[in-house]
Amino acid sequence: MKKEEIFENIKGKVIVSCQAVPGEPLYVEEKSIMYLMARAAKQAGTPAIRTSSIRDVIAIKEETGLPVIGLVKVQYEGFESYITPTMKEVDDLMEAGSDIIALDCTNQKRGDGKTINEFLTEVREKYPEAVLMADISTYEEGVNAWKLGMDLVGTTMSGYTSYSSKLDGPDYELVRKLSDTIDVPVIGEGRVHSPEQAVKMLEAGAFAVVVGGAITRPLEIARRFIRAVESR
Ligand SMILES: CC(=O)N[C@H](C=O)[C@@H](O)[C@H](O)[C@H](O)COP(=O)(O)O
Repeated sequence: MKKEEIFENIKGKVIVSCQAVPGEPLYVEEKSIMYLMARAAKQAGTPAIRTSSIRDVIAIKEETGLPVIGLVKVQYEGFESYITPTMKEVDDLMEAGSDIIALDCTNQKRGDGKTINEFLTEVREKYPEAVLMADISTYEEGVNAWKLGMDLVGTTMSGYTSYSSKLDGPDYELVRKLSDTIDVPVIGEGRVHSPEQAVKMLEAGAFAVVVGGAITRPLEIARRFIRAVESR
């Protein structure tokens, strides 16, 4: 699907993130089962799915036919960034047919000696037509990613780098500041746990909202209920 068409489809909507990495209850070694989560999300009306790993990108595209925001989570030695950190993951995602590729655009340490700007420039040169989503943790990183030609900027990493603010809920302020400054879609992502918070993200200026754990991570959901009851 073309970039403009995807943007039109996701505008003002909730994109469901369906992810399970090794160690999580819904990660099954033998085969991807996340396509079932994506099936539910599609039936509920989501216009796109965000997912991690090549096998889930393939399985979810096959199941839903929806555009997919793909990423690969991998932790290399010397790297703090773990979302699509090197060209290898970008290559694999391109080959798998990922409609949008999400990649870490933070200033965290990269073990290959490259700056984030060098890496993003290389990716853009190699794939001029790719639709790239920058996962950032601060306003400065978002503006930088936009200047480097990223097509969408998501607040994914806010709260997950050592230097970004640690909030319990969504980072509305970051969405507000970024959407006031940059002219590409700002995706409100991270710790959106209720429908009301999703609405607030859009009101803060988000072009679309990504909701993950609150829909597709049963351990996280169950824990929230159990802790609330236990701390009465
Ligand atoms: C920080 C990081 O690694 N975030 C990942 C990025 O893809 C996912 O684990 C999150 O589920 C996703 O960002 C959606 O956020 P939430 O699950 O809070 O709705």
